[in-house]
Amino acid sequence: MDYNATTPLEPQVIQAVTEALHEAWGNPSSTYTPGVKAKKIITQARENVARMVGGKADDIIFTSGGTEANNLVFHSALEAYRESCRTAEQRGERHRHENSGTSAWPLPHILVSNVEHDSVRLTAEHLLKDATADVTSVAVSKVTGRVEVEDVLAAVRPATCLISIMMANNETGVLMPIRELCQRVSFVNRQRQHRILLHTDAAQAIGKVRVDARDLGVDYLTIVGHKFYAPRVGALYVNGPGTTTPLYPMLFGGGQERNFRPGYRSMFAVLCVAKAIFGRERIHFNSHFPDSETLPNTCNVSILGAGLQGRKVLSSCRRLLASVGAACHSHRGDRPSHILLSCGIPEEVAANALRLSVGRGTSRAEVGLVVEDLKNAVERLEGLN
Ligand SMILES: O=C(O)CC[SeH]
Repeated sequence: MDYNATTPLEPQVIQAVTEALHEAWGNPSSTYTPGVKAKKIITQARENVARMVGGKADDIIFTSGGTEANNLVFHSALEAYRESCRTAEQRGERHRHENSGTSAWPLPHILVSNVEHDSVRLTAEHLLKDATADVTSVAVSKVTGRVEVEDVLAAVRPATCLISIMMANNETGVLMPIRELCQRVSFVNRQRQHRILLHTDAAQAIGKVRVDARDLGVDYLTIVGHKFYAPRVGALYVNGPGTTTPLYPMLFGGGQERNFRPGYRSMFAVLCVAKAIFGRERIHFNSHFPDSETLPNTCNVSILGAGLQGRKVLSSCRRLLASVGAACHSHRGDRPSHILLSCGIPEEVAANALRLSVGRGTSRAEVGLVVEDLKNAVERLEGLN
């Protein structure tokens, strides 16, 4: 029950990949049969992904994964800012400082939230440390667990070139107000010299809620296959790559993926049963924020009590395989998730957090088994059996 970390490959996906390895091993650029078959498969996959996110096939760039897609966005936004400065200087709008030769332009500025995936957070931190860009990390509201549009807009500067906010958080499942943000920034862009590019990492949202890049109004949208039963490949939706939206290549990769739409509304219903089993005062739902929407498959919950740290409870379970938070933070030991702390969850509650994320095949009976497993694990840890 850790589908936000990764998902098993759908049998049809394994079959499609196996057939391609047997029949379409050629280089897609080759004109003989295996190459032609390979090119046909990649073309179909690109059309499927485009349909999945409401774009056109030409808008889809395959990458090695979400991390490469996110880095490609940051690289392209910085290159676009520099190009914008060069163009302005050529038009005589601004001049380099004669004596120092440095550009008269400020460093490019990037806005992210303080709960982003590490491939966004650490990329931004590197650019800041490397003095390549200025970065503002906008804190999510401790009331909603969501980054608020007004807070993002308040942080915009003349040199802001990119706003990158994830569509849904991988630990809390909280959905961010991407569509409203894009609408507001589109008005801001009308009065600006440097266009603010808009990116959302939709890795956790695809396959769980509707994702329509054009309806959202983003310039870039990150897609990660292994979150919806596909292999570990990624893709980047770019609204008109190289024409409407800047895209400056770093590296290119290709892959295959399928569209799945899990959805398991009754996760909360069954865990409310858990609340009854444990007693209402023993369970804290860390993803329950008033007025915020969350992914339908994700539940971040803490079983309150001393000695019930998330890892300890999971290791005491006999069936449940889950996580206490993002897989890429598993090295953090028992330190509470910075994502939950950023959302205002008290430290002693965050320390006991369990992240449960169901998949399209998870049954109600399995969720019931998990509840029983958790109950028995807690009783063992409390010396009750
Ligand atoms: O949230 C997860 O576990 C996957 C991203 Se590290």
